[in-house]
Amino acid sequence: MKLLFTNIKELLQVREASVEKLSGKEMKELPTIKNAWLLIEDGNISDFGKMDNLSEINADETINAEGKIVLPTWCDSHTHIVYAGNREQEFVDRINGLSYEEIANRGGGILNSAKTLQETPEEEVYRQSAERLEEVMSLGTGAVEIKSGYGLTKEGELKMLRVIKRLKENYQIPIKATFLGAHALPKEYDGNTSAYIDKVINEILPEVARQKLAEFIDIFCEQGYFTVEDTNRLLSAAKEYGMKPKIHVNQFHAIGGIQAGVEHDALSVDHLEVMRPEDIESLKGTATMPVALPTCSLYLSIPYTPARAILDGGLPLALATDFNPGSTPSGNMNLVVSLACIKMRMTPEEAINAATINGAYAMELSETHGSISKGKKANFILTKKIPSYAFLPYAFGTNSIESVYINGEKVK
Ligand SMILES: N=CN[C@@H](CCC(=O)O)C(=O)O
Ligand SMILES: [Zn+2]
Repeated sequence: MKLLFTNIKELLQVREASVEKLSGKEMKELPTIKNAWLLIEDGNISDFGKMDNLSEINADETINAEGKIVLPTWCDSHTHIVYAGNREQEFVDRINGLSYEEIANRGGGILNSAKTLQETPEEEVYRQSAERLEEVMSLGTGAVEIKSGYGLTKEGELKMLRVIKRLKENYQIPIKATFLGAHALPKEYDGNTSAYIDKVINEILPEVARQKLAEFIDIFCEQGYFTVEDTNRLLSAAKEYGMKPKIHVNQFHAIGGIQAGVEHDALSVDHLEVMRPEDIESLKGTATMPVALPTCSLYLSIPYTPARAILDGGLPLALATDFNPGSTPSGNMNLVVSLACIKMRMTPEEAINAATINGAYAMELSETHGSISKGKKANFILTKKIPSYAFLPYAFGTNSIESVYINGEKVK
């Protein structure tokens, strides 16, 4: 099956397939071809070029993309899309003056979602999660990471991971699963965090590994949740099973989680709303991708990740949604890209790089996704007629997407 797009106003993120991530100044460049064509063959990007150089191609279907832009689909490397129910009452509580922390201390927050998850039949968790996945695909997401972490018991965590597995089987987009058993401390372990970590390490993790249910390991390394010592123990144990860390760090306090992540060769360290100069220093010269979650900052009214200090320090940066019921009930990567420009002073080029190729890197997917490169998967967005690519983050809240293609097939 050959699908040809012609007269594309601008084809974005055109790179050699060997580019796996971008750092510092490199992120200011977004290579494009104006007035371009793009050929898709059997689900892959087969060729592209300028319209002036288009020779006769015998395509099964030709689409005239005049006035429209084509770019790779968003690569959302941090989500909690699998959950049950919602927490809109906590949203109202926060409007009325309670903080996220106060809500959590009263047994709300993650424990609230864990209770709902445990009480909801697996089939229903799957149904709700599939609905969210379809929604984010229609918003241009073409690769996604999904965490467990609302089970907090062996049964609950395995249930979540089985739902992720089923999503992988039933949807064409690549999905990476992360085991986040150490997301919050169940009530019955109050005052005994290390006993819960023992359970995660000795009872849950081996079963997750045995059933091959997760590629990555995560922990919420944060004051009031899990310590750096807990983090070191869990990441060391997960390494034995070949599970790379992608960890929640520096959301509310800087307690040394970044350093622990770097020591354990974390694929990514995520959140980073609170960053000390030494945190930025410790990421230099490492393969760890910093990941910012601006819609979480918006929703919780907490600081935005200091993107300028990170990028001007020569580091890479990826952008993701953090889609979850408590701190970010939105999986809209378009809004993430807009907020990165508006609130974090990233240029449109930096934000698009962060949401595509660097997001792919943070899921170990940059060999196949994240750029318009020959041989990569044909996962791309076709916009409506728009004046320029800067219009995408500029017109925040406007849906500029006309169609979304996954493996060369139109899903929206
Ligand atoms: N910070 C930890 N975990 C999620 C929030 C989970 C929740 O509130 O349900 C996050 O990444 O923001
Ligand atoms: Zn998260």
